[in-house]
This record gives sequence, structure tokens and C-alpha cells, in this order.
Amino acid sequence: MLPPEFKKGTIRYVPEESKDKTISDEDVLETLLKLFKALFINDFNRQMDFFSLLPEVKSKYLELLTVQLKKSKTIGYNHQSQNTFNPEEVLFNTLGFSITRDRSSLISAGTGVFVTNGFVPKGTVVSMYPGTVYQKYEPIFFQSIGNPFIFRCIDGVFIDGNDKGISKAVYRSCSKRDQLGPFQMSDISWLTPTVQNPLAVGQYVNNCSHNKAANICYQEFDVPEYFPIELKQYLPNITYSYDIPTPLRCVVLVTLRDIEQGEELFSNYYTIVN
Ligand SMILES: C[S@@+](CC[C@H](N)C(=O)[O-])C[C@H]1O[C@@H](n2cnc3c(N)ncnc32)[C@H](O)[C@@H]1O
Repeated sequence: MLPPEFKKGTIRYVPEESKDKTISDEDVLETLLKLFKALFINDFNRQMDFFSLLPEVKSKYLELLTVQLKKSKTIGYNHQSQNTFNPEEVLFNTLGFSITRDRSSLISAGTGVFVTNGFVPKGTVVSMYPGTVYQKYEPIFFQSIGNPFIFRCIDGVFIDGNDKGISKAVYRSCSKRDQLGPFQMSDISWLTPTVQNPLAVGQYVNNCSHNKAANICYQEFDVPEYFPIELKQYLPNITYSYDIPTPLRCVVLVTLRDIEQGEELFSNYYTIVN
């Protein structure tokens, strides 16, 4: 039985008993770090502020940078003008698959998310749910009116993944607030058609139906304090207020079975994990 506020179907409800995680937090962290490091290295002409203001970041990536520079020279690549790969290609090269938004295979379901290249084994982080993170006591009423992108976590935390209107303005504003000088502490590119973190399209995953079973589930992930500062620019979530410091809540989408190229991702809006 759903609580009254979830009956209208605009907010996803997660039963209390759905508490086990499909994969460990360590595995989630490892995947995110692997991808974000690859994006950082691929995009290093944009990272000069980190290298000049935080020498320890430079020394951490020195070896990788040298390899990248050598590679770029051999293929005649000019760092001032462009990236070596686009973010989807970095995702494919790093995790062996890429995903993108496209018209859903379900009639009248609007946009969905598809595996466009490669293969995604069971138990893989295949996407992230971007958006502003609200604690259960924080005001979300106006943002939630008619908003199908509000996600409710097990502990009552909400994530607003709408990339339009007031939700978009709130995310941008919080992101500017938390920026440390030139360093962005979150990714805002998911609000645009050109994403910088190619996983950050999970809010467009559609609900399963009688002939399309769920092939992913949602899993919460709290970003640990020691998460590298230079990689926070790829995190597609931001806290609404920072009065009481809490770890940043992210939600990742984990595959429930092997998923082949061309398949659409489907979740079950009423559960996070099995
Ligand atoms: C979070 S959005 C998902 C992205 C959405 N498809 C879009 O284009 O914006 C949720 C909305 O997608 C649509 N949707 C999701 N799953 C569906 C399904 N199985 N059948 C029809 N519509 C669906 C409903 O309109 C729902 O309110």
C-alpha cells in the first residue's frame, strides 16, 4: 500500500524492506573513480587550474599526463582545440559500453535510455540519477508540482532530476554556491544536451511494463569524504542546503542481468533494490 503522497504517481516510493544493495559501495566507488579519472585525463586542457593551484593533483596525474601527451603527439592531437574522445567514447573505452537517450521502445513513453554500444554485464553501474538532493525536512513542494523526475530514497531523501524550469534553476544556483574558486564541485552539464558525465541520464529511464521487465535497479551511494576534489566536477548531484553537513547522496543504476547493445534500460519505479 502506497502512502497517500505517492498515489498520484509523480514520486517513486521505496518500501522499507528494500534495503539490501545489489553491489557493494566499494564496487560503485571503484567504477565511478575509474570513469571520472578517464574523463579528467581526456579533458585535461580544461584542468589547468587544478594543476596550477593544486600541485599535489598535478603530481598525482603526472605519469598519466605524460602517457596522454605522448599518445597525443603520435596522433597529432592539439590540446588547445579539442578532446581526444567525446565523453561517450571515454565511457566505452573505460567500461566497455555506452548509453544514450532516445525515443523509448514503449509507445507514448517519451524518451528512454539505451545501451548504444558494447555489452553491460550483470551487476554493473550503468547510469547515475542526476539532480538536487533534498533532505526529508527541506522544502521541495513547488519543485515537485507535476514533476515526474522526483526520486525518493529509502531514508526519505529526495532527488530532483528535472532538467527544466525551477528545478534547473535551483540546481544551477546550488552548484554556483558550492564552487570553490575555479573548481566545480558538481557537474551541471546534465542540464544541457551535451553531457560531460555520460552516465548522468538515469532520470530518463522508463518504468517496466508487462512485456518489458526491469533490467536495472536503483542503489544509493553516499560519496565518501575522501573522494578526490578534482573528480567532483563529474558528480551530477548537489545538496539543496549545506546547513547540516551530510555526505553527498548519489543514486546509481545497477544492471540486474547482462544487457546487450540496442536494449533499452527499464527500472521498477517502486523499488530500489531487491
Ligand atoms: C522520470 S520520467 C522518464 C522519462 C520520460 N520518458 C521522458 O521522456 O521525460 C517518468 C515519466 O515517463 C513516462 N513513463 C515512464 N515509464 C513509462 C511506461 N512504462 N509507460 C508509459 N510511460 C512511461 C511517464 O510519463 C512518467 O511520468
